Amino acid sequence: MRNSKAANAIGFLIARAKSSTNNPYFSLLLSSYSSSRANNNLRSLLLLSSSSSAISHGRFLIANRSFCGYAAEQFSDDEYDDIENHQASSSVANIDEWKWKLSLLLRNEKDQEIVSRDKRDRRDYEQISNLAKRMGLYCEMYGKVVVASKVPLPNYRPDLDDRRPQREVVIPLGLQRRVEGLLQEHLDRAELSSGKVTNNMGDDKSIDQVECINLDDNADSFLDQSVMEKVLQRRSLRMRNMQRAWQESPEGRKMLEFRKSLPAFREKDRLLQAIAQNQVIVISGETGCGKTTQLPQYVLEAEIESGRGAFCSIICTQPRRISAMAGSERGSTERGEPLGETVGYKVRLEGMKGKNTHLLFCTSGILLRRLLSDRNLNGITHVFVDEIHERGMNEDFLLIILKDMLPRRRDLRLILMSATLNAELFSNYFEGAPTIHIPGFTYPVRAHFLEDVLEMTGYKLTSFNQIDDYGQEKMWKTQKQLASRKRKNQITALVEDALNKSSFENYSARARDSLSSWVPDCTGFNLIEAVLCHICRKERPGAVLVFMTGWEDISCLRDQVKAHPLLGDPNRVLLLTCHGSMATSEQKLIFDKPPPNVRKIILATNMAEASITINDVVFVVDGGKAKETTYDALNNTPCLLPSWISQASARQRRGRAGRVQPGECYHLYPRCVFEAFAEYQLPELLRTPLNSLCLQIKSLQVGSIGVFLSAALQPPEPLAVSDVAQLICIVVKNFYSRLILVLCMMASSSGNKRLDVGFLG
Ligand SMILES: Nc1ncnc2c1ncn2[C@@H]1O[C@H](COP(=O)(O)OP(=O)(O)OP(=O)(O)O)[C@@H](O)[C@H]1O
Repeated sequence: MRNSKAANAIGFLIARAKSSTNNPYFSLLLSSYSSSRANNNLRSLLLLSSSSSAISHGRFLIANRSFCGYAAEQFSDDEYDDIENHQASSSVANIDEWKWKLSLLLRNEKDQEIVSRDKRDRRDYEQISNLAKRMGLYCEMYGKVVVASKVPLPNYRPDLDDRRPQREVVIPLGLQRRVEGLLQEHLDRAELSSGKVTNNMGDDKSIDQVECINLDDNADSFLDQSVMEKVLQRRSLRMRNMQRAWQESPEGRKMLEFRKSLPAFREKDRLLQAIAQNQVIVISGETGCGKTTQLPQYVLEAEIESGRGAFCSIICTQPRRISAMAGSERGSTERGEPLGETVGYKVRLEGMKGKNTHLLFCTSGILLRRLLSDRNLNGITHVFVDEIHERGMNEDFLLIILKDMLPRRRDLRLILMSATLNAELFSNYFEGAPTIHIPGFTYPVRAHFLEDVLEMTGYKLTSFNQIDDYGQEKMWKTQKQLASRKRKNQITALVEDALNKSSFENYSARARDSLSSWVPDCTGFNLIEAVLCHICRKERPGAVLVFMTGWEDISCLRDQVKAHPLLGDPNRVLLLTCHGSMATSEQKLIFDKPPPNVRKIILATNMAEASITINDVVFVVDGGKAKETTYDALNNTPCLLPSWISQASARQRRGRAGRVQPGECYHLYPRCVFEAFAEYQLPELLRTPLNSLCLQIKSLQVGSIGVFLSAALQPPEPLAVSDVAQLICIVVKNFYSRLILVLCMMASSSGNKRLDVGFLG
């Protein structure tokens, strides 16, 4: 058995190495080889193996990719010779015997060539060569060795050249480790590109592919596992000592005291136990209870404490860049380490992480991209998907791919988290995954709705002071607001309905009068300005976070506020903005402390809605709207329009206060309107026009669009998907065939044959 394996493989045996046991370097005796047999399998790649046993016996093999499973086995010189010899030991005296051998070769699908080492002269060779040619074979003589082959042969075969000088290559240990790492990476990638194994939609794996996985598993053994394990154990011990030292230091103790006061701490043991016992768990907990910053840390600390720190690798995804960065910064502060040590982050085009990073915060998009090239998330032990209620496209795609991966990675733990989620929906999606709720708030936040705000501030709403002034340049926007009052859309009708049902009996006549003039379609710059003035004049110190719909609203309100005598005074107010298109360094300014006696006011979009703690924020002003991708049926295009948010979003906005101290939230819409909001936002998958959605999936290269989407938590209508998917396939095909045609025409007109052949190939 072993010999037959060796026979398959030996053609690729291109190096034998000898190591010195008392020398850290390994001597490699490299001999190059290029076999026509090797050409049989062009996807082959050279693999430098260094299994622990190979190292200890001082031998290395460089083998064919299809042979890598056996590469760790060692072949004696006798075995090598046996294999070579068994193929040819004939005499030309008996040309019939050659005829028979060559016809056998032709019929044998497995073998590609015959190597005859019987010493022959030129005349023998010519006879055999003529015979081979007549039979449609190729023949070549290398020294005294004759080779007959099904494929054309090179002029020189170093493997058959006995006089060939051998070069000694000494590889330093460090370089050898790097090579091992690169090879492992290459093998992982090769596995992914090898076909259906990468198809996450549960397609059957062919025998070939199963073999490929096994081979790669064996390739793992190339790494010197025992040495690696010792290194990691030593690192784990160091991590434990450092963790203990920090926890026992005065600052560490203070931090630990604070962390213990968070609601999540009371559930720590239950959570860790659930994570240990289940592959998937769904966690809900009020805003600020410690999901983002504490739960991944609990797992990390537990692993470090049990001496497995260096073996664990945790990923925590966030829907936005700013929350990934804020989460990691808080995590590293709580561990008393610089950012990028044990805790790091990775967002698009930016990151802070090192080789000792074991807890990585990243955006959902980053994990999605990694999953596309590393379907098994090799090396990752825990994945936390935070703010899962947002149901952005990336998050839903992530869930589809992760769900598909779980059976292949039984050891991986998946934890889904959110303040307000439909736990049952997620639990059912993951075959009844257990759900855990973390009760309790960090600090109370008082909610004031429009009726309370009007009563409190005495502000009077009229039909004129609600028109938002977008300035001369965007006069049309101001006028559009007037026009839109005549047109009632579904939401205004819903809001009016809610308003009609509410009597507001307990409010003053002035407030009731104001409410009757409230225009739900406007953003209400003047109302926001009045609320900000009220806070600055009458309320306790603390920063204010205002939620707006987009950059246009933010910049117009900023201009208006800057012109205000109180709010525009830089000695009293520090006005900041935060928007998705701003540079990360600018976004981060919102976390900075203002000068003493200066109130910080932040105008932000919903990007500041989840997972961040701006620790001086006491007041939140919620305009109740956000820009959302919707479908413009008239123009048949997707568009971003301001829409009412969901109750879940409103709670998240409120939850930006009350994290470090008690807070107040001013919702600039009546309570009855809040109650009429949808509980959760419609998933982006169902809001996005199907053609855009299908194109997105096509660009991910995850196989059939229909199959992929059908695995979603809430899939779109399958019939509609298949129609659009078919259309896209035709369009893409047509596009490519036209592109090929154009390129061929260009190539032939320029006489460049290589381009057209190469491209078509
Ligand atoms: N940068 C920070 N400075 C001070 N305290 C912080 C900071 N970040 C977090 N905290 C504290 O940690 C608590 C937990 O924060 P964390 O972000 O983990 O909450 P969460 O449960 O994920 O909430 P949400 O779902 O609203 O993001 C906060 O309530 C706050 O008290």
